[in-house]
Amino acid sequence: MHHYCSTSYGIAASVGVLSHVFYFVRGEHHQHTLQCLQILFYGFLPLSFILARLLQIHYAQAVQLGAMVIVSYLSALWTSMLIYRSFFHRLNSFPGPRLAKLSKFYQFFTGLRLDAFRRSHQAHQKYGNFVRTGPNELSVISPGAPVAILGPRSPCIRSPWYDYALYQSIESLHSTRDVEAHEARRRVWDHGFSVKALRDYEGRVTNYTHELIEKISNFGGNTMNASAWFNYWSFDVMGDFAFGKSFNMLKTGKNHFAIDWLESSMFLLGLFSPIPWAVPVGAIAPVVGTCFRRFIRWCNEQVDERRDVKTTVPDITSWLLKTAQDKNDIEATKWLHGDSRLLIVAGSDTVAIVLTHIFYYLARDPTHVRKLRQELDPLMRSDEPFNVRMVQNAKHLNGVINEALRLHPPTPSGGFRTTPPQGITVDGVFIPGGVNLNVPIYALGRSRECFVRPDDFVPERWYSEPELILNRSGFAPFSLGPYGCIGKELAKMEMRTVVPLLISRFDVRLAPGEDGSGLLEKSRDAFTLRMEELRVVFDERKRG
Ligand code: HEM
Repeated sequence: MHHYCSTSYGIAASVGVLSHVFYFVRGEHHQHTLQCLQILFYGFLPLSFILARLLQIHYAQAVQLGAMVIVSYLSALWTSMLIYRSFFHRLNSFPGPRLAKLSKFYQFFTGLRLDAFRRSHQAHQKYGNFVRTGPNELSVISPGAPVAILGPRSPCIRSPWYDYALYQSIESLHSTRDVEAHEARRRVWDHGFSVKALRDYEGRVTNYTHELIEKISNFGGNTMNASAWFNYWSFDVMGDFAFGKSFNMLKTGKNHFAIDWLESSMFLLGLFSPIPWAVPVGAIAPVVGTCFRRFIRWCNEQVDERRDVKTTVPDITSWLLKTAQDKNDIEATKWLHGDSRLLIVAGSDTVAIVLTHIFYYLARDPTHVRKLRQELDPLMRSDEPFNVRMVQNAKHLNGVINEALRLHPPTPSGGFRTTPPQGITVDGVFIPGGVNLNVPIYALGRSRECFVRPDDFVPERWYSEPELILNRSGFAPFSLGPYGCIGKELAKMEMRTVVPLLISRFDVRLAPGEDGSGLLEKSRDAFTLRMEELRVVFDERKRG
């Protein structure tokens, strides 16, 4: 080897170590992936050219040398990272899978089956309440975690995970990491979820539920896929709230094409969740990012059309539109576009997921249906049209809803935050500053420190058997604090409408050969749960 080769490799390796120590180890860099790749790609030829001139060597030799210089740089950078993460990292005292502390690729590759929430539950059962899930990441389910990490006074901020939308040049209430921008936008949304606004929405929800009942009745006691039909119902409702028109999925009995795009893009979000720095690459990739881009474009068109329609009964978008009257206001339009898309994503399958799981438990054990009817029949008077206020305090109904939410939260892995520079203490354990935290809602809801018989469906624990709840903070399906679910009351209203109306009309049972294992064991985690089918039979209720 020529002496200039070893000198060049040595310099490159030193730069690799220095760039780790003084640059990569500090702050956030996930947004700079494309720039880094561009520097390597476009810098290669100029580097070779400079080497050729500087060392007076042939151009072909210089290209070879340039490639090796880059390899030396990257090798040294990664070696430095691995040594630091193995021996010197501030989180080394936290337990967790050995490879997880070295690289987030561990989480990425073990998560290819999109079962992150099940794996995190198993990890917590093995390692305890605090688990190191990445080089700079902890998963925490100790009872104090929801309040300390997510709660109203928590100093934690949204983690880099939320930058998923940045690369598509969209921004929404859910994606913004700017605390003040979020606060201001949340005030705009709040109007659409006031008690008065929710009253205005009740009629719509009931009408779509009657349409669902008609469709179920048309099955005439034959097997139907509950996951699909609750999805059709919830997307139709939310299409109406967001764009002033239904997706007509109940009518057609199949997914709207835009929802197929959404589903595909959600899988990608699930896949790339562990490595936010790869999202910019996925977003520009021709096939990978296409579905997301199409879905965004389609939503933008819908909301632009909706802008020109005057509605007499307000929907949620009509509140968002109040701040975006002027079509030339680019900033306001950007928020309107992002938020109308968010409405569909956040408000649809979340509710469908809970309804599907509720009906799984009702179909599996008819004693729950009997109990619900004992409670609800006297409240739902046949001489008056259904009104959700008739049933909103029904204890068993609310217990059934809570129990489905606890055992099967629609965002099972959700809750991603970063600690403030001074760090935080959770249940006596100090977590340093700048650490990414995850409070996995699924694992939390099944924590033995919070619930007795944590894996059992026991609606009574929410009213007549409170001793089965050891610590209520384990129940956080809607998250909490400033970024908690704004649609919580709407979601509850929807569930309190669908469950009573359906069980007062139908008996429900699992279809022959169905045991729910597909839904419970194979549904995938793509931030919201992607449900497998649940085959059930609804028979007209036999009275008397
Ligand atoms: C059972 C149903 C639902 C559950 C379990 C649920 C759960 C959640 C959770 C856990 C979050 C926080 C996500 C995070 O930390 O990143 C969230 C946020 C949000 N949810 Fe829901 N949700 C439900 C239904 C709805 C509905 C019906 C709507 C609206 C129509 C809605 C709108 C939103 C919005 C806009 C946010 C973002 C709030 C913010 O960033 O300030 N959700 N939801």
